[in-house]
Amino acid sequence: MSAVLTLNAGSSSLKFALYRAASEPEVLRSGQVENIGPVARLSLRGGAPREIGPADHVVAVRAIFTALEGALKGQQVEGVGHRIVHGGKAFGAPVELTEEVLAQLEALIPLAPLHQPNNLAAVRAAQAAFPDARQIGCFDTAFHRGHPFVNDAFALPRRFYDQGVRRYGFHGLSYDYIAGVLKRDWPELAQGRVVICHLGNGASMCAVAQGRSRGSTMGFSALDGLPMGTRCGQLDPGVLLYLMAQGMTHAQIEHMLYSESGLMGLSQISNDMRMLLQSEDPRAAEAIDYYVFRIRREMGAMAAVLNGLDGVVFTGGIGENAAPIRARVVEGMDFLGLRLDADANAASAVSVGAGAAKILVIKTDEERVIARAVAAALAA
Ligand SMILES: Nc1ncnc2c1ncn2[C@@H]1O[C@H](COP(=O)(O)OP(=O)(O)O)[C@@H](O)[C@H]1O
Ligand SMILES: CC(=O)OP(=O)(O)O
Ligand SMILES: [Mg+2]
Repeated sequence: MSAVLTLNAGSSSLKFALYRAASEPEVLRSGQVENIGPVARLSLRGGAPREIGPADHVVAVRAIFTALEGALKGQQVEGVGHRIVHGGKAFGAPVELTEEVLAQLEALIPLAPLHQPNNLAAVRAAQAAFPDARQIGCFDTAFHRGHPFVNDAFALPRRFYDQGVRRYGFHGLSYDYIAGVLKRDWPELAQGRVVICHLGNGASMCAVAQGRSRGSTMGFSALDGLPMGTRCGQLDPGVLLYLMAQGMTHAQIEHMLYSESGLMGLSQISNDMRMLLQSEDPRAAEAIDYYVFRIRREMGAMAAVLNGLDGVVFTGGIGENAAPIRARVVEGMDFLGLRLDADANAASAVSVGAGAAKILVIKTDEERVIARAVAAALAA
């Protein structure tokens, strides 16, 4: 049987899925290693998580391959699909990961230090484990290709734009998946103006019109826009100048912005929204207030980019599961046609709106977008 494996290496997790190859691939087995670090946990879908001890992304991939041994019996893995966070200027569509391409992607590591090295480590591990399979890269940045200049540019001297210092936008595999669900299940809305809120450990929002990205809160790196689990989100560049003048090194600033900021930085308790929602510490409440405030602010900006709003979609771990956050984000947004059906929201129904604009909760599936791309490459 011809099979496709997908690997989605995030900042602290590695999601995987094994599919029977077909134009609409069928899942055979899926799961994830989460909490990558001193006490990583592996779980297969439908099973309980089990600790696998200290693990970086390479150890995590090996644990996944071991866990899949049974499921792989009788399967011929013909293609492995990888989430690659940064495709830079060069890559706007899935690509075969040749040595030349991998060298180009390695050069982008400084632009996504929390993701790109893990993505590429997964590629190397998959090449070793499945030497006969084709390795296909799918980019988070690809969905945002085709933004108008004003959305891509920073107002810096022109040469930087030409060098690739641009607003790329990320979480494109997730937005691509959601756009596909809208096209299938909400065709009228898919033709309209939608803001998709991808609220996971990383978080961004995307303004979509007629299925195409017109703007995103994330920019050049995965730091910009919304505050995240441990990342700062939008920041005045003057703050960086100040920190440099104080003598902080590049490495110290990078670590602080990527790993010590966001919900973790503001609360000093956790990067996990579940913990913050349960906490009675006023700093947890303030971190949540800030998180909600920034999403609301960007909602207005995205609606302006789209000249109005026909719907909002919540997705990602927080967007899919945290009903109180969804409620606070749309509270008082009647002026955008957003009104919540409180019962539907509490039940995390798919459609939770009661106003002129739709409010939907849709579980994302980045792996499926990758698997479709691999199946298409195999069929071509
Ligand atoms: N029931 C819940 N309530 C609030 N937050 C949740 C809930 N379930 C998951 N989350 C949040 O979702 C985050 C993970 O989102 P996910 O999209 O899986 O992350 P990743 O960016 O690693 O793919 C967790 O950090 C947690 O804060
Ligand atoms: C780009 C990004 O932030 O990804 P993740 O949400 O997986 O950390
Ligand atoms: Mg993610």
